[in-house]
Amino acid sequence: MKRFRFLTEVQAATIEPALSGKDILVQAKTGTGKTIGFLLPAIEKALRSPVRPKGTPILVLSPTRELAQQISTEAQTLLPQSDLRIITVTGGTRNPSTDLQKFLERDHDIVVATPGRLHDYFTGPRKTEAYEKFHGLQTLVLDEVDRLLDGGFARELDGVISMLPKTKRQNLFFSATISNNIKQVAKKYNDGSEYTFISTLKEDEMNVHQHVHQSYIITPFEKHIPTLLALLHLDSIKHPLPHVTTSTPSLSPGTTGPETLSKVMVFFPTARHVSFAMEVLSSESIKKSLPPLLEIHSRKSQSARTKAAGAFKNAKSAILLSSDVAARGIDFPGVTLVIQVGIPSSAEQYVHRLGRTARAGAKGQGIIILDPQEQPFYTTREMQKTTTISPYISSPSSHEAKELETYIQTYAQHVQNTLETVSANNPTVIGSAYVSFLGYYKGQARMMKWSSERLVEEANRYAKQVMGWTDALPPAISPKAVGMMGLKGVRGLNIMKPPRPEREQSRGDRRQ
Ligand SMILES: Nc1ncnc2c1ncn2[C@@H]1O[C@H](COP(=O)(O)OP(=O)(O)OP(=O)(O)O)[C@@H](O)[C@H]1O
Repeated sequence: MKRFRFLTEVQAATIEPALSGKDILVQAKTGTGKTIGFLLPAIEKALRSPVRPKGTPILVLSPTRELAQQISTEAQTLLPQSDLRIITVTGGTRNPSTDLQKFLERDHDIVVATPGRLHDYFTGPRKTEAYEKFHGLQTLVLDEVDRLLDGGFARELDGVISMLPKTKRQNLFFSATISNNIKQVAKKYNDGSEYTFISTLKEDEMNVHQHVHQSYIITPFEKHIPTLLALLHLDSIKHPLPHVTTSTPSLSPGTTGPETLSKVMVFFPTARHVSFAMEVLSSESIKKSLPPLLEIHSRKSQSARTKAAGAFKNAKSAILLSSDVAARGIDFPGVTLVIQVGIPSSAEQYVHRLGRTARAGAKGQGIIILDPQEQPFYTTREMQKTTTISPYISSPSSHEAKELETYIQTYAQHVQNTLETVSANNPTVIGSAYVSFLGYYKGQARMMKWSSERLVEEANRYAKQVMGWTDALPPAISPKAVGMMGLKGVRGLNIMKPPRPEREQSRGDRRQ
């Protein structure tokens, strides 16, 4: 391999056991080359077969479309001279029936898929042809295995794996975060047998890199966006292009945009939070002081997602606002900083998000911005086990603290002005983010010690103070959403009245 001189630690630890045919469950830190750790032995094994296996010898499953695409690309680069054929099978494409036709009409050596789309093939009108393609399956890879096994994918994953041939295949399961529970659950896909567990983490070692400087800022929700902006601006000053001498930083047009190597990923709890933040950050007065802005989340079309991921990958400097679709596995080079706004869904998700920086031995920084009520998150046992995290500001009287506060205040004014425009021109973005807040924090209510009433109060306050909602009533929410969140009968919600269908109305009238 021309690209790399040495195996990484996880590659060195896994290639031999994988080649010897063991079923392995592997844990190694983010950005340490796990992809090649499973691709190389799987491909080697397929190539070593005396007769070319019939059908597809290698199936790789990944939780997201972007990660599936990235794994396919990595496999392609490993095989420049080979005639092995790779196909990526994911949702979000324009023409699913043409995709299915392409999938069925030729043999492929490596199929990299998201469970949902492969499950569609396995249950659709051409299901028999679809699963017969895997009759010669030798190796099943689950990348981000804990995410695939955590429940959200259960139906599709079970559906896919149960249709794979019952003959012995080799399982290679990988992630940066593998709990004891996942070790147990994973046995289900190995005929109930144990795996050879390989971890490159020393006992009691945190699974975040030592060379990532991690810190937190505790500040009320309403200051989250101004604080984020101040941090983005400071990071762009901290990473000047080599030939640029830093002048006094200001928020005037073009100050930082083209002249920095700052590359930041910002994670929000939900896709709707990302849309709202994008709306605010892309206002004229704010965006001119920042590197180019991009957004990626599940509410965007697949072509927009692919375009944003490609642009961020190639950018020297940019800001990518993201939901958890880009939290795992994605290998963007040169990310200088990861900012997490609000609590992530779990300590594991914190680790994966943070792992978008400091990859392949590079340096990086991570900052999490939390409301005081979210503080219990980093004192949870899982977080204590995972990471060491210190306050961003060590002393309130320090120069750094004063500099940060100055930027926060300047941006707070810009944000205030922008919110007025957003709430006048695009109230739906606020309404949707409000409903997402309710849904997301309902799931976190126990940790936050919020009753349902308190959750609604907090969401209503969030709509007003964070998103600039000006109406007396909070944003309207559908009765269906209220029911799904288990908030029926909770005071403080503005529940939409379903329109009365005309026929119903006239029948009712007749009854009177
Ligand atoms: N042997 C190697 N030497 C140097 N760099 C490598 C080596 N193997 C892989 N890399 C590079 O390291 C980076 C991270 O690799 P990869 O994406 O496989 O990490 P990962 O462990 O799967 O991370 P994550 O847990 O976030 O999914 C990639 O850019 C990859 O090309």
